[in-house]
Amino acid sequence: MPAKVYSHAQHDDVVNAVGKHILKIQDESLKSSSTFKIAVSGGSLGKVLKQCLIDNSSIAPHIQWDKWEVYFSDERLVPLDHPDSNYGLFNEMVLSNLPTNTTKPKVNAIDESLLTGKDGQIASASQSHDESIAKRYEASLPENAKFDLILLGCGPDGHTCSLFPDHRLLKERDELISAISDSPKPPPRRITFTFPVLERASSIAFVAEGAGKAPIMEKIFVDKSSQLPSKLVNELKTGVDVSWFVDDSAIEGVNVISSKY
Ligand SMILES: O=C(O)[C@H](O)[C@@H](O)[C@H](O)[C@H](O)COP(=O)(O)O
Repeated sequence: MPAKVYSHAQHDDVVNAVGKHILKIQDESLKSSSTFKIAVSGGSLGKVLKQCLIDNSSIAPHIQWDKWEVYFSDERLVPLDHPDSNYGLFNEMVLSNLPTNTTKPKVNAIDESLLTGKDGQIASASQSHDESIAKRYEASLPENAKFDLILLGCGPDGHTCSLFPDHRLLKERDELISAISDSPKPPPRRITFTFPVLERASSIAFVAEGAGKAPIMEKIFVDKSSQLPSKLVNELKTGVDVSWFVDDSAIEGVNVISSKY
């Protein structure tokens, strides 16, 4: 099924659309399961999540935090309170802003005790050590590694999760979570979902805003020969519902059909 693109002129309307989408999938998922399994990413998504799940008064009261199981589609191998940590971002933007009487969601972070030294990026950390962190995270994934919703960003190079253009991990089929030590974007050591996890999801939603995204949106949606990671997500053949939430400037001049959410 082709990826759907939802575009709005204003950032607040994009945020509202993302919130309504999350809520819709939460409610659908909880009809057949006692938990809502969601994975989040880093980048500007942290702020969007705060705005739609905490600050938006028509959405926030309907979020059933006590039923949420939160994972990270990729994580930098740094302590959880490091400025580069995706957990740290989610904690700062969302968890720390939950009203005090809220039962917190179950949040699955990397096993911080496996990070060596004060900073997980220290030189003595090795690929095999990083792989053990990936394996530990893989063991914590939901049954069959099946997510109700995976929220992704798209980098200016078309990367998503920590799956970068032309990287060997695009072809990884055996591991659900892989370690990467040569991320072109710092920090270099990370763990990431692989395509087998993305393929099993019920739904995936990208959030991409700003005029700076237009060139990569052109490559993803118009350039038929492109093999960019985000484009490969759009082309998954496993029935995943893929949506993009963008502002008008991100697709200005791009020949893509969009609608309002
Ligand atoms: O790990 C990273 O390098 C970033 O977190 C990255 O994956 C991010 O999601 C995209 O670059 C989109 O970033 P923006 O949402 O800020 O545009």
